[in-house]
Amino acid sequence: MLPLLFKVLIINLLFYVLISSLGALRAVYYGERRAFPTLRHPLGCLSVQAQSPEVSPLPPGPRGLPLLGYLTKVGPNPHQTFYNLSKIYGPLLHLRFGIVDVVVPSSAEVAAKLFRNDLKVVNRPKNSGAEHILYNYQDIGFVPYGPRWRMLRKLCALHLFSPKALDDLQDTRREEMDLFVGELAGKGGAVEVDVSREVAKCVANSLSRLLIGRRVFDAGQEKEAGEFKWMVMELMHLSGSFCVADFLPGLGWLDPQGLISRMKKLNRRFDAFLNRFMAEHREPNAAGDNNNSGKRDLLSVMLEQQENADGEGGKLTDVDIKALLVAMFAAGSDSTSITSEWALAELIRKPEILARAQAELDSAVGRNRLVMESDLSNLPMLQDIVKETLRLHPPAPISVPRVAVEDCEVDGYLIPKGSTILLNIWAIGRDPVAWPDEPNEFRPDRFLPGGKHEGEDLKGSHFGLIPFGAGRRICVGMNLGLRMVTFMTATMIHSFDWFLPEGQTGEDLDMVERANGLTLIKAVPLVARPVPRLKPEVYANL
Ligand code: HEM
Repeated sequence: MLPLLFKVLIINLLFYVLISSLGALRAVYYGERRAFPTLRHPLGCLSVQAQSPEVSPLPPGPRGLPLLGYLTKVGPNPHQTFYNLSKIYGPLLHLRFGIVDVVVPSSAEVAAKLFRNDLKVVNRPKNSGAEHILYNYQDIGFVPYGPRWRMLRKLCALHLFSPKALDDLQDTRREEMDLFVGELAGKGGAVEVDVSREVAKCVANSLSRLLIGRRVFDAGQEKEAGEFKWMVMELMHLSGSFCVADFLPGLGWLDPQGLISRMKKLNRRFDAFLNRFMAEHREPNAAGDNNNSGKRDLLSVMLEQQENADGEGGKLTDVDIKALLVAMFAAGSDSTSITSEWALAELIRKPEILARAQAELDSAVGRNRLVMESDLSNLPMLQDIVKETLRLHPPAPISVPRVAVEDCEVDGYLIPKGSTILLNIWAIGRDPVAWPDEPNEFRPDRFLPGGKHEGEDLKGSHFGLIPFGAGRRICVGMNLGLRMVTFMTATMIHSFDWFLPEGQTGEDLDMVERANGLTLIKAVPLVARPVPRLKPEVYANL
């Protein structure tokens, strides 16, 4: 194995030396700065700086190792590594990962300038995850911008995320929330629970009922639930891992990290899982909505659309549908549950803010019933709490990558065609220029009327606050994600008071974060004891 790896590395090395030397000579000959990807010698010792005065320079950044560039130095928390580098090199960073140029915007101002070029950075880069897990880039998140992407986006926007679609399926989420509250209340205020596990279960079931019409964590189906849990965890881990083969072509078949074989295995498991549900949905008199109180799920809608969708976006194949569903599970489950857990953890650490939020709920909802989605618009403080949580703990700390489809200039620097763009959402939320008052503190009041950030929303036009991204490819599930996070947070603090384990105080609650693939989780899951605070009869029939 080792000699083989060695040979491949040598062949790669010779290949890059040859190609880059030719590129460098060409660049010198023509005075061409734009041939950048081939301009710098991979060994880092023969760089040719053939700059023509009229073309912008690359953004600054550290050089990294020969051949590998900065790839080996990213570490387990790339958002923090990039943040630290941005303090040295500035808010637009250039790194080299193998043969790929990587550009990292880290401030609100630079993000605003980047999104002025949205059409030039509207696609996603090639990567092993989208190839092997997402059916060769067939899903909505990785399909290239164009008629097919528009068709998929329209389909989701209309049938899953429009205000009407959200309202139509709110009973489904209500039922799942009732189960969640009932289960916690059943512990009689005496038992500590792993909040991340309970919330994740509720969110995954709500989402899976919207997508495929059934729960994925169901009592009596432990084997299936275990399988699904494994798939989602593996999906989250693999979809955000830096796969060396993406940056050093030629290594793909060697799969030195073992990631590609795991991706293929995951795809096989997901495929079997989804084939089963598609077959069930296709059965005559199938109740694709079997636990959806008569409401249709996304899978049923898409199977129906298979007959109709033949516009400029083309036909919807079975593979398109499966890719879309996997993408929705990947993008929608952890992002929502993790944010709700962070919100509760922040509130437990700040009891005075928690008390005010509970008072707002008591006054708008009372203590005789559970909070409902229709109450959320009457809870401005709660909405500010969610915004502040998403600012400090964006579940996707580095946004889903984009690729420059042509050269573009941002802030006086060149982003060369083919560069991967990793927007550091986490750093932007702490940008001291955009957030001059205690940027690292959890202070929802900053959004209050009359405050500096009054009226700033999450829709992608206030560039200091872009946890859902921005531009044409802004998160398509934003409305659902926001609703689920707000509803879950409201329910947790309205239905229960929360107590930390004996001897632990809010101040010493461990808030360390850890990147888990694309998402940012609480390294130590929140464990707390929920004590019912509403009238006992509210919990009686749950
Ligand atoms: C708190 C919750 C969520 C956050 C913070 C979040 C964040 C993001 C971000 C940062 C992007 C990349 C946007 C860009 O490139 O500019 C994205 C894309 C996406 N998200 Fe979300 N997301 C959330 C919930 C959801 C939910 C609930 C779903 C669906 C069920 C979803 C589905 C998607 C999809 C399909 C894309 C790709 C869109 C495209 O490429 O056109 N997300 N999300």
